[in-house]
Amino acid sequence: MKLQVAMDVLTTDDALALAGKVAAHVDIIELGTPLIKAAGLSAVTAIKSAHPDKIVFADLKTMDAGELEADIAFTAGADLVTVLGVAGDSTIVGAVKAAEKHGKGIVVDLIGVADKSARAREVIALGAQFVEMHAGLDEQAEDGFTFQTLLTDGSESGVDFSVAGGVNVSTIAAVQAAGATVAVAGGAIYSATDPGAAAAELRAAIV
Ligand SMILES: O=C([C@H](O)CO)[C@H](O)[C@H](O)COP(=O)(O)O
Repeated sequence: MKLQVAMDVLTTDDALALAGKVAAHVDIIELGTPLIKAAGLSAVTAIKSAHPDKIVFADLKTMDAGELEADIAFTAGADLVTVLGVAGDSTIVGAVKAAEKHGKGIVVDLIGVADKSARAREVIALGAQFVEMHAGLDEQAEDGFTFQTLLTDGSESGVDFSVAGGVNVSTIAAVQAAGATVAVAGGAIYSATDPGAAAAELRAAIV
């Protein structure tokens, strides 16, 4: 299982500083949606230039103009770009077309999708590289949120999936046991006093 850091910081300088501390312990470096909205796709270029050996993940959460948005992110240096699972199939197909042009990949983020395992199978058939079983920051704060649902949906999907939203040292073993190919950790790393040590601890928990 790969480890992905989600960088929900707001400036390119902060992202470069965080990536510098954690890169040695992670496989994938994600620029979170708030970072891309605040700093622009030049932040993607800066991270890829600083860490050319890492998989750089641009969390665009595209909902429309799939081919155009994915194309500009790949051109900026992204290796993986997210499209929302609630988007229409034509948006996902367009993004996959851009990924094929660049020799890169599309990840479909299933945030907000009611039947995540069924939609996962549909979008993989459309050409997505893998899906993200994702509970966003707002959903995690809602009453009744259960992390376990993400793991059950992933296992039942039968396709390659990542898990995002609440991954930490207490939950990462269950993420791996559920069969995830990628564990995504945001706050557990960037909010830690020592983000490098936090990333190393998560890495050590993967068997
Ligand atoms: O993708 C995310 C969110 O939509 C804001 O961009 C988070 O990075 C992702 O949910 C990680 O969450 P935590 O690990 O719980 O911080």
